[in-house]
Order: sequence, then C-alpha cells, then structure tokens
Amino acid sequence: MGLLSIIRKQKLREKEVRVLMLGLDNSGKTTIVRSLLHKDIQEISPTMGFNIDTISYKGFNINVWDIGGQSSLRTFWFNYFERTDFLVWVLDASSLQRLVENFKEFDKVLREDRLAGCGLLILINKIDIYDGDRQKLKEAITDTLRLKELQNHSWNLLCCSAYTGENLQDGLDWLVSEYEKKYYIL
Ligand SMILES: Nc1nc2c(ncn2[C@@H]2O[C@H](COP(=O)(O)OP(=O)(O)OP(=O)(O)O)[C@@H](O)[C@H]2O)c(=O)[nH]1
Ligand SMILES: [Mg+2]
Repeated sequence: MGLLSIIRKQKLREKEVRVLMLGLDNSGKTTIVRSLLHKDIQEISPTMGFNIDTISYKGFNINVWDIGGQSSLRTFWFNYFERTDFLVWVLDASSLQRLVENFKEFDKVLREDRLAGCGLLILINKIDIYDGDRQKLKEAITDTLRLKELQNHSWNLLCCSAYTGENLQDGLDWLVSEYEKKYYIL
C-alpha cells in the first residue's frame, strides 16, 4: 500500500478534523461555536486567549480552535496554524466598514505556508440583522477578499446567524464533505 493511501485510510478512520476559527473581534466566533454546541449564548465576553471545543457531527470530531480577534491578540494567531484542516473566517454583516481591515488580516493569514491547501469557509455572521441584498453582499465580500484568485484552497461562503442558527449546519456539512472528498481522492 502506498504512503498516500495509508494516510488517507488513517485520516478517514480517525475522523478528527481540526478547524481554526479566526476573524476580527466581535464578529461572533465564540457565539457561533456555543450555538452549535447548544450552549448559552448570552453575555459572551471577548476571548482574551483561545477556546477549544469539540463538535461531534456525522461521526466526526470537529475540533474547533476559536482564537480572540482583538488587534492586540492577532500576533498570537500564528501560533495555531499547525495541522489545520480548515480555516473558518468569520465576518460581521453589521460591520461592513471593517471590510478592508478584514482583507488585510485575511490576506496576511493566507500567506502562511502552514495553511497551504487547507479548506476555507467564510461565514458572514449576524445575517439576522442585515436587511440588504444577500447576493450582493456575498459578491462584495468575494471581491474584497479576492476569493476567486485563491489557489490551493477550496472555499465556500455562507451567510449565517449564531442567534437563529441559520446555515450553521450547512457550514458543518460543507466541512465534512470537503474532508471526505480530500481523503478519498488522495
Ligand atoms: N445579532 C447578532 N449578534 C451576534 C451574532 N453572533 C454574535 N453576536 C453578538 O456579537 C458580539 C460578539 O460576539 P463574540 O462571539 O464574542 O465575538 P468573537 O468573534 O468571539 O469576538 P472576540 O472573541 O473578541 O474575537 C456579542 O455581543 C454577540 O452576542 C449573531 O448571529 N447575530
Ligand atoms: Mg471570542
């Protein structure tokens, strides 16, 4: 058996998925994870370090590393890149004046060699308080983050709400199906 098929078999057997969740402060990363775990989402404080949580989904253990996004903490993001299967980047739909800041940080992260080849899920959170055209919003974010120029990353972009739960499960479905696709076709 070749090395690649051994790795593939092992990865599929383990069903351990490592997700790094990043994005600007106040975008809703911690609230999303807590909502997926059916935990209380009232009065969540800004994350000053990081949280690790495991979401069990469709037989997979999705291990989520949720890192604080305040600007003073962003230099620490680079400590968490190792062995990342997916980067989940969270944006706040009610804070679009921060799009350029988003691109600056996103671009810096994606230049990192250790993230080469990881899947990328962009979540436009707080869609419950956005009353504009969603399609146009997605197009604007696709352009600002230059997603179509990305090479070596499969990516997906979803509008979601940690408050209502909208599309959170679709996000998990995408992670799981990309993971399976990646290790089946290795
Ligand atoms: N309306 C609305 N508010 C949300 C949603 N998700 C999070 N929030 C609110 O946004 C604020 C920030 O949420 P957090 O989960 O702490 O954000 P974070 O990205 O973890 O922030 P840092 O830990 O500082 O990086 C909180 O007041 C949440 O209640 C959402 O889907 N809709
Ligand atoms: Mg947080």
